Amino acid sequence: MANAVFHQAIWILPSHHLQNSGIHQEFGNVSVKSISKGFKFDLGLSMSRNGGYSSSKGNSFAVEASTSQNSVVDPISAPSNTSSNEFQKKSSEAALILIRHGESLWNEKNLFTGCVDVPLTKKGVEEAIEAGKRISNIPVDIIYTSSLIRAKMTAMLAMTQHRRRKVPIIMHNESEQARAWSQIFSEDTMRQCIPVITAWQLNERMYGELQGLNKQETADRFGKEKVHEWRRSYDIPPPNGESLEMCAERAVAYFKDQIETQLRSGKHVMIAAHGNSLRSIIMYLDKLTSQEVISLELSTGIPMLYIFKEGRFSRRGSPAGPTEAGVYAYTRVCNF
Ligand SMILES: O=C(O)[C@@H](CO)OP(=O)(O)O
Repeated sequence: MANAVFHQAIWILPSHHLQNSGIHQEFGNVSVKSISKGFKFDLGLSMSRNGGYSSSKGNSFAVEASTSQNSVVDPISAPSNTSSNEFQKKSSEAALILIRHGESLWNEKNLFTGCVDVPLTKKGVEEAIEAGKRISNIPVDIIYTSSLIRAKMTAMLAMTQHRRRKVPIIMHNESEQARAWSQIFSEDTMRQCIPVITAWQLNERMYGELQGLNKQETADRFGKEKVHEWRRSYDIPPPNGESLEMCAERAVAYFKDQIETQLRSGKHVMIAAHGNSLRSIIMYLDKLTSQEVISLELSTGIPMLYIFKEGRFSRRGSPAGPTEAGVYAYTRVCNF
């Protein structure tokens, strides 16, 4: 398994894969349908009209940002009839793009970051834009990010490169007022939007008392092996922080509850998150063991593509960039 993980991460011909997977056929088919009390995106998200909190002309995406918040959305509803082979075809296959955020100011300084909310460097901004070029032809119906600015910046910057030119809009479901005040009053405009759901469950693992410390100095002080154990082992937490296992308990649970549900209904999903929250999700997707995940490293700003089909995930690796044949999404090296 480990060999497969590390040696098949090249994705050379995205359009070819998309054609083979049928994903290309879905591109551009997002539609909005009127329903009795509002508008419903084809991607299964309810856009509540009026919603009880605002003027009669207001529309808003009503999307649950996390399992623990109140309202959200209409769960994705299964088709009520066999109406369409169209739907069945659609629901049988979906694209899942994972992107670790671009380089942050603390990546640059080699500091443990965890849940500290640090922005991207200029290089990180460029990485995010380059990631966007790699995925510009892959359909995206809905975007999930962590609640941290480096992941949000990465998602937004990547989407500036997307061929469809849709506008990613962050959903504000933290209160009724936030929801009401962020309503959109044009169906046409809504058709040109992609909902972005932020979820703390996708945040970087909480690094405890290592947050803000220099990685090299920490290795010098506590020993390289000990620090490597804290950084990469599955079940050993750093002092007062989360182990990868603890991080998986919320990140993978959120993925299964919220994101997999979207994929099952045929929606194409992008996730912008972090080295360790994504390692835990990839461990689930690729069925890695707790030994294998130790060697799993993700580069900043490199997107990875999975196809979800008939309940199974298959990894396509990293879509090729415009100026090269392919790129490794994973590396073997844990840098200090
Ligand atoms: O500092 C962090 O939060 C993470 C990711 O940047 O570090 P590590 O490489 O140890 O997972």
